[in-house]
Amino acid sequence: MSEGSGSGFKARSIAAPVTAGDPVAATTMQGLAVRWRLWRSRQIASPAFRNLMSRLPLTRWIANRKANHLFRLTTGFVHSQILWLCNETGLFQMLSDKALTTAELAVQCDFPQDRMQLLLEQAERLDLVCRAGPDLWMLADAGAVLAADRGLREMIRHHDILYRDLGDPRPLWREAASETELRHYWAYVRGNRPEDMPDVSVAPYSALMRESQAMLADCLLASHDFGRYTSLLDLGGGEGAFLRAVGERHPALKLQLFDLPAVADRARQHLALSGLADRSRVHAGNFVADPVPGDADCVTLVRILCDHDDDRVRQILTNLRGQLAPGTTVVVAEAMAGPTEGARLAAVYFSAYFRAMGSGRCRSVAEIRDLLHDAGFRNSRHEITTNPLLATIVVAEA
Ligand SMILES: CC(C)=CCC/C(C)=C/CC/C(C)=C/C=C/C(C)=C/C=C/C=C(C)/C=C/C=C(C)/C=C/C=C(C)/C=C/CC(C)(C)O
Ligand SMILES: C[S@@+](CC[C@H](N)C(=O)[O-])C[C@H]1O[C@@H](n2cnc3c(N)ncnc32)[C@H](O)[C@@H]1O
Repeated sequence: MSEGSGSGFKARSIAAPVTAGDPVAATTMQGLAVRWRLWRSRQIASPAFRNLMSRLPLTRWIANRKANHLFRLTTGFVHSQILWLCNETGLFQMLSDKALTTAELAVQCDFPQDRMQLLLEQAERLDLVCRAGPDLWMLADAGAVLAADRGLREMIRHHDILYRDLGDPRPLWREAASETELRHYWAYVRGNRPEDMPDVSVAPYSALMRESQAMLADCLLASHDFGRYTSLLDLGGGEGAFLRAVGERHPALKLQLFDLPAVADRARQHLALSGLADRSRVHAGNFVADPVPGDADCVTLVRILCDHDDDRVRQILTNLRGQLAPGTTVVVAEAMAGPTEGARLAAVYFSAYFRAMGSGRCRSVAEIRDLLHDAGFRNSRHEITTNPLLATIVVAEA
């Protein structure tokens, strides 16, 4: 039973005070907007009003839509867990390019058949799989994307760390920094001398970044013409997955990468395996303080600034600006807060993620541009990508 449930609905006056002290003048547009929202909230808070809205055929769909929205928020963690479990069983790969029965899937997933049926029914309700017959399962659109993208599957699997850190979110949001698993996973956010980190601390995050780069690189290459440059430096380029993608798309582009020594070693190996050793130069160092090569006409920072607090971002950008020839283009690409649905979803997710990581922020385009201007970059502008969920681009000149 809801609080304050009453038998009959009586609309309350819109002229009720805005707040106890009424600080917002009723005559301003803002005052009117606040009064309207307060009045609206008071009606919705009334169970009698909600019952009325649910009974009237013309408003029932709105009431149900609002209820479904709240239910989805309340129970979304169960959806994520079903997705996580389907991913862990290997269901999406099993169904890629074929239809299978419940019994066949139960054997392959090592599940009792009735439990397999139960899981498949929930996966169907969540639009991950669909039925090709009474007992024949295939991938729905989201399942097909997951079957094709190893990076997405790895990211879902990586969420087991995030779930453990989010077990009690209160210290994450209240305190400056908490001891979390993610803070250890992203080892460079802890150390004063990240350049001394051994391979064992960079290997897990570097592999995740390599795997999850495919969809992001496709999005960035579709959104920004890197063919206009002659030489590109990927700062914090990880194992070179983005460099490889951009190099394959633009065969004339000279390639450089800068990352911490242990990561740079891994980049050399991966670029050599991709046949790009002769076309690329890999530099090792700390991008906060060490000299960064200044001879490229484009420098990319893909998923770099978001990892760091504002002071550290200023250090990175100021150090970079000091090395670059005037006119060098800097391309910042990462998830940014913004008005599109994708950018809003990304901002909510990354805001929690960075709290657990103990460093960084999902910034708006305006915040990124301000940081670039503070460091001496000019003529900044933003470019909307094909998928704002994954990244927005801000371009500026040294
Ligand atoms: C074929 C016929 C007849 C009809 C087709 C109908 C049609 C048009 C269907 C549309 C099909 C389509 C184009 C689907 C596209 C789907 C896409 C692009 C889905 C993309 C999903 C992306 C997701 C879910 C991304 C998730 C990303 C996450 C969770 C990223 C996490 C990143 C982290 C933790 C990064 C860490 C690095 C750090 C620390 C932030 O720096
Ligand atoms: C989130 S990852 C992004 C990797 C890659 N750009 C991508 O999008 O896949 C951040 C990268 O920055 C590198 N990094 C962090 N701190 C650094 C520092 N102080 N100097 C150089 N590289 C650093 C990390 O080693 C890692 O490869």
